[in-house]
Formats: sequence, C-alpha cells, structure tokens
Amino acid sequence: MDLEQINSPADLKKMPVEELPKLAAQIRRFLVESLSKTGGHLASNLGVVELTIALHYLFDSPKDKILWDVGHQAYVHKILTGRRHLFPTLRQYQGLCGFPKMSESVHDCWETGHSSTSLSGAMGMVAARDLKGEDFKVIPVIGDGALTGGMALEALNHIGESKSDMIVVLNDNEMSISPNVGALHNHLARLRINKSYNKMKDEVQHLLKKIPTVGVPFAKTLERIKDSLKYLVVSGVFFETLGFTYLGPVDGHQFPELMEILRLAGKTKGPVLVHVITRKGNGYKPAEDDSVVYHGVGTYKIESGVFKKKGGPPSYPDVFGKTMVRLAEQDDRIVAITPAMLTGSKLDRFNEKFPDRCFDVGIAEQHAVTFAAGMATQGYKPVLTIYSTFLQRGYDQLVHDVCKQNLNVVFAVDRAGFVGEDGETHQGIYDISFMRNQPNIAIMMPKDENELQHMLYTAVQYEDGPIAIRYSKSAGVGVPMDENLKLLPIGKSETVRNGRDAAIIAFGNMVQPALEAAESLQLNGFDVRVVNARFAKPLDTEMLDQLAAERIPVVTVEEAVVAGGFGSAVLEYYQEKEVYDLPVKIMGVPDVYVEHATIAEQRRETGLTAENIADAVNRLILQRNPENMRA
Ligand SMILES: Cc1ncc(C[n+]2csc(CCOP(=O)(O)OP(=O)(O)O)c2C)c(N)n1
Ligand SMILES: CC(=O)[C@@H](O)[C@H](O)COP(=O)(O)O
Ligand SMILES: [Mg+2]
Repeated sequence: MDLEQINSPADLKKMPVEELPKLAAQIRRFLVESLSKTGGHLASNLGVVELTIALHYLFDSPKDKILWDVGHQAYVHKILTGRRHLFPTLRQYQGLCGFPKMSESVHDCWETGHSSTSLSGAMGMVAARDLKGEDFKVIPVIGDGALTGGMALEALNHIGESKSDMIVVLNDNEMSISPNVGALHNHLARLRINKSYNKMKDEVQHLLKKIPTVGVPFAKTLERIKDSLKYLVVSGVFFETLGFTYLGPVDGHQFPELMEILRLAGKTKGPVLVHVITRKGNGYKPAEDDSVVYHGVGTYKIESGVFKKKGGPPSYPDVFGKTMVRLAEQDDRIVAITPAMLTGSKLDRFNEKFPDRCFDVGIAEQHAVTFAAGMATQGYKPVLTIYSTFLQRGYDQLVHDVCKQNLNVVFAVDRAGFVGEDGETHQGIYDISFMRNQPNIAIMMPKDENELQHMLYTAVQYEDGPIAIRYSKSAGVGVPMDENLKLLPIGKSETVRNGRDAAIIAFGNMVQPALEAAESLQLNGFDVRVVNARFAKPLDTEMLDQLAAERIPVVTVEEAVVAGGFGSAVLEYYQEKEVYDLPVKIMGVPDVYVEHATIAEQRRETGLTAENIADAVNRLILQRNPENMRA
C-alpha cells in the first residue's frame, strides 16, 4: 500500500506494520513538496510523522479523541484523515485550515491555534465521558513548548488528582519556536538523558519506601538520592508526583518502541504521560539544521530550502526590532520581554546586543504581563512585545497588575489587525476593545513604519502609566525613515489631507486606504479630509469638536472589531458632548470570525478596502446633500 491509498485511519490500519516506515517517508516527501508551494508550519509537522501514524494506527479516531495542542503540527493528522488532496489550498481563502477545524472533519475533535489548551479540553472530555459511563480514549498531544503554558500546568494539576484514564503524549523536541526555555524544559532535559528511566525508577521507589514518612529526613534522603543519581535522577517523578504514570522517554521516530509504549499506555489505568522524543524538522535537512527558521515558512526551493525572496519596504516588526536596539543603546532602563516569540517579534538582534535585558519567559503571557509590571515598579522601562492575539491570554494581568497600578509598561502589540494565513485564532482585532476600557492606558497605532519609530520613542519616554503601540505584521508603506526620532504629543491626531465635504478619521494602517479613498472621491468632485487618528485613547477631542463645529460628516475606519473599538470611542465622545445631529459612520470588522486568507482578502471580506471606504463616504455625503447626486 502507498500514501495515495490512505484516505482514512481505517485504510491505514490495513497496512502491515513493517510498511509504516515507508509510509512515513512518503508523508515527509509530500509535506516538503506541498509546503514548498504553499508555505505553512513545516518543521513541527516533519517532527510528528511517525507519532501521528502510530496514534492513528493504534487508536480509533474519531471514537478515540486525539487533540493537537497549538495544532500547527496537525498536517499529518489531516493527511491521514482524508484531506491530503486539499493541501494545495493550505491556509488559503476558503481552503484547508492550518489548524484543526471541526467543520473539516469528525477527526478534528478540538480546535486549537493558541497554545496549551489541549489538556484542559481533554480533561473536560474525560470528565464528561466518565459521567456518562462511556468508553473511549482521550489523547492530547502537547509539545514541550506548549507545556510551559500556564493552562497546561493547571490542567496537569487537575488531571493528576482526578485519576481519570487519559493518555497525555508529550512531544518533546527541545524546541518551542526558538529553543525552549524554563525550568520545566531543563527538567525534561534530564529525562532525555536518561534512557533507562524505568529501571532507575524501580531502584528509587525501593529507596523511597525506606524513607521515614514525613519531614526533614524525607527531604534529606531525597536530596541524597538526587545527588547520587545526578542527571539520571528520576526527575520524571515530577509527573508521577502529580499522579501520572510516566512512560518513556521513547524515540518518536522508531516505530517498534513507539508502538510498544503507546500500546502499554492504552492498557494503563489512570492518567498516563508518554514522553516522546522527536526532532523538529526531521527528515528535511534545512529544517533539521534550523527549525526556528523552518517553524513557519513561506514558499521555498525544495533542493536548497532557499525561500523565495519577498522584496519591498521593511515590515513593521522589522522597524520595531531595529528601533528597540537604537533606543536601548541610549536608555539602560529599557528591557524587552517576549512570551516565546523572540524571532517573530524581531528581537533577535536586541537579544544578541543586550542578553541581560531580553527576557523570553516561554509560552506564558499571563506571567509576561505581570513580570513586566514587577520590573516597572523598580524603575525599569519594560517593553512587552506580544502578539495582539496572545495578549488576550494576559488580559486580567493587564487590568489588575498594570493599569490599576498605573505602571510604566509599554505594550508593543505586534500582529495587530489582520494576520492573514493564520486565520481566525490569530487575528489581532480585539485588543483596542479590551484595552480601551481601562482608565489609565494610552493606545496608539502608526500610519506607517516611519511613525512607528517615533511612537516607540514616545512610548519609552512616557511616564504617565501604561501605553500600548499596536502595529501590523505586514510590510510598511514604503516611506522614508526620519534620521531623528521625535516625541509625539499624546492624544493628538494629524490631518494628512484637507477637505470640507466629509472627514475620514483612520486609525493606524487604515490611513493609507483612507487616502486612496479620498483620492478617488476627488474624481467625483468631493473634497474629503483624512485624519490620522494616532490615538484610540486618549482621543483628540479638539479635532472631534472641530469636526462637529464644521458639521462635517465623519467616517471612522479601523482594522479591528467595531464593538468597543476606535470608532465606538468617537461615538461615545459625541454622545457625551450631546452632539446628536452629526452623521458618523463606523467602519471596522463586523461580528464574525475572519478565517485564513491573505490580508487583502480579509479586508475585502470585511469591507475594509479603499473602495468600501469611498463608498461609505459617498453615501454619507449624498444622504446629506441629495442635490450632489450626480447622474
Ligand atoms: C498562547 C500562545 N502563545 C504563543 C503561541 C505561538 N506559538 C505557536 S507554536 C509555538 C511553539 C510551540 O512549541 P511546542 O509546543 O514545543 O511545539 P513544536 O513546534 O515544538 O512542535 C508558539 C510559541 C501560540 N500559538 N499560542
Ligand atoms: C502556530 C503559531 O501560533 C505561530 O507559529 C504563529 O503562526 C506565528 O505567527 P507569525 O508567522 O506571524 O510569527
Ligand atoms: Mg517543541
């Protein structure tokens, strides 16, 4: 049998077990070829080929529930569950999603995209199963990176105590996106060293039994055990102490051992943790050599792994990373904090130059926010660089630990707005709404990459509490970069185009399309003002009062949800000032989840193009002055 004949786990189970290595090779070749044309998460998927085959070979999805933490490594699962033919549409408009998606297959029992949710979801399924007296396996597959996420540890705590039957598969490749970090990671390292853990465990259990039951003798004896066993010590007891049966470590690329340990896990009562050692990028040398670069890839040449170059202006994250280095050279108070997105946030250079002032805290956004708050209390200027979508994880910390205490934390909210191919789980479109309701925070967004450097400079000089700069992942507009950085007046907008028939107040990366809309309206004889809002909080109330005084109809536009966004702030202001007769139209993301596509397609889908803006302004003007209606 060949890969072409595998369209379901049932087909896979017909394959003789000795043919599985050949199938693994075919799947690897398929992944490398397909993703060379579409891009996607290559290295993580290459690392789980044998593991995914073994899970679908031994267990019975969809009756047995296999959950994929983060879900970026679920391509092999999708190949084995009848979606191979959809891979040419991977992460494209109305194509195959890059993460598990229930609407795609019954085998996708749990949707992911954000890290560290699989164990909690699995525990929920297990509790329901046991309440109903049903009988199926629940198998969350979680990476060593995702295991550093707070939610995962909360779930381990609950699962261990519950004593419920569950098979947790820990896919340990020593990598998050960057090399994994943290004490837990170091802890796993000890296990990786020790191949004879189970034998060692018996010896230690024997020793432990001799220990007096409580108090100092216990601790001293345990210390003695650790010292004597050094790195071969049963740090795996960590999982066992939590109530798991720990199995492993096992080589995740060798079928015989892998199948045997998974069979054993399937027969073991209570919570089991199978520690699988894999290599991220396995089987494709460029990805093996650099799994950071090949974690998420664009299109590339298969033989060399060389990416097809994208020219054009620097991206907003590029400009952010460069400006951070420049500012940190002048200001020792500046520290950078990232929750496991060092490379994505373009902090590599900063980390090289200021290793003591760059903190990768792992996939731990809640901790990252409050850690930043702690540093701010001691006079540092923490710049917490965090994707908008992942800041959602640290919301209570933003409220309770930063804003309420009014601490000088800079939130560098990266990937703000549409993110393109990562789709609905990663869109950066909610942060204005969830930050704006906090009394002490200032929120700004640059119209172009040049203004981003000025905003970052302004933010690190700002001493009146928390301030957020949000910026897109995309390339900048292509404007020249000023040599000297300048402070921007807080809460002040900038009129970038004059006009008296209407005004478009655009936030951040919507200024460009607003200017294009105004140009096209000029052709209709309409003279439209464009204002670069710069701040969603505090608002430029002088500018708003001026528009009200001139009775100019207003369209606001932002690449973020309408609910609670920038436009809502403008409306709330006019309501508060009892300005009732000024036409104000808010343009933003409607009440929908915006699926994977290009950013341009996502703007088209949500009505946020220059054409849509021009249309909205046109309608507003004509509504007020029907005589302007042109034949
Ligand atoms: C809450 C959250 N924070 C950050 C990310 C970004 N992210 C995606 S994959 C990844 C690393 C995951 O490492 P691991 O779980 O070990 O999986 P591997 O890629 O090694 O297979 C990170 C940090 C995310 N998806 N969710
Ligand atoms: C799966 C995941 O969450 C990350 O890999 C994310 O896709 C990174 O996004 P960027 O590619 O925008 O850095
Ligand atoms: Mg990993």
